[in-house]
Amino acid sequence: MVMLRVRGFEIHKSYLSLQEQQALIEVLRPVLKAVPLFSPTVASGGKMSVRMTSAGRYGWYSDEQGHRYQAHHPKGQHWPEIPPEILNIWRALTQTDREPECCLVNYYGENARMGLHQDRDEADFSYPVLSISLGDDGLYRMGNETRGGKSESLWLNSGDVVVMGGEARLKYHGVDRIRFKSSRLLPKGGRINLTLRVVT
Ligand SMILES: O=C(O)CCC(=O)C(=O)O
Ligand SMILES: [Fe+2]
Repeated sequence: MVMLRVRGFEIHKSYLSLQEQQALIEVLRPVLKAVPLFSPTVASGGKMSVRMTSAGRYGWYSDEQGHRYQAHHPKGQHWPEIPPEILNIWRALTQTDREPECCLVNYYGENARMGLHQDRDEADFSYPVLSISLGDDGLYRMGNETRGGKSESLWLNSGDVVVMGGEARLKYHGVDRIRFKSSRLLPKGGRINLTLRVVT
């Protein structure tokens, strides 16, 4: 376990053991059953290649009207609670007085990617964003507070945890591609990223 700091992003390499990674997949099963993954639409009308769902009081959602947090899955059900095993990682790695209100579950299939963006749908940027990588490797790109300029990329592997706080909180970031079937954690392959955020 080693912590790298790149542009203010804290990257905890191999933070979770294989056993802990497997335990997280198990606690995610009932979540995915209750609130199945869906493909959000972006304002321009296209579908995102990443499929997603959420746990917690609020879930991240996007459609032609734009992106925002909402209290319900698109099919109407409330989001399930964030499993305690996931909350424990937030408690261990962030020094904050709040619990996360959203655990976004991103699923990247073979050709999924996430373009460079800032996380700025939350009310208070003094709280960090924490993200957990599970399954296939993902090429993570870290940029600047404004679009453009130089960026640095790094492969995130299963069990890595990134904390985006302080100077990194509003920096552009994205996932250029995944190395499909590079991990055996998910029998059908793919990458899961869990992103924890204080929303209100
Ligand atoms: O998949 C990742 O590692 C990043 C996900 C992300 O940036 C987001 O959901 O806002
Ligand atoms: Fe993000």
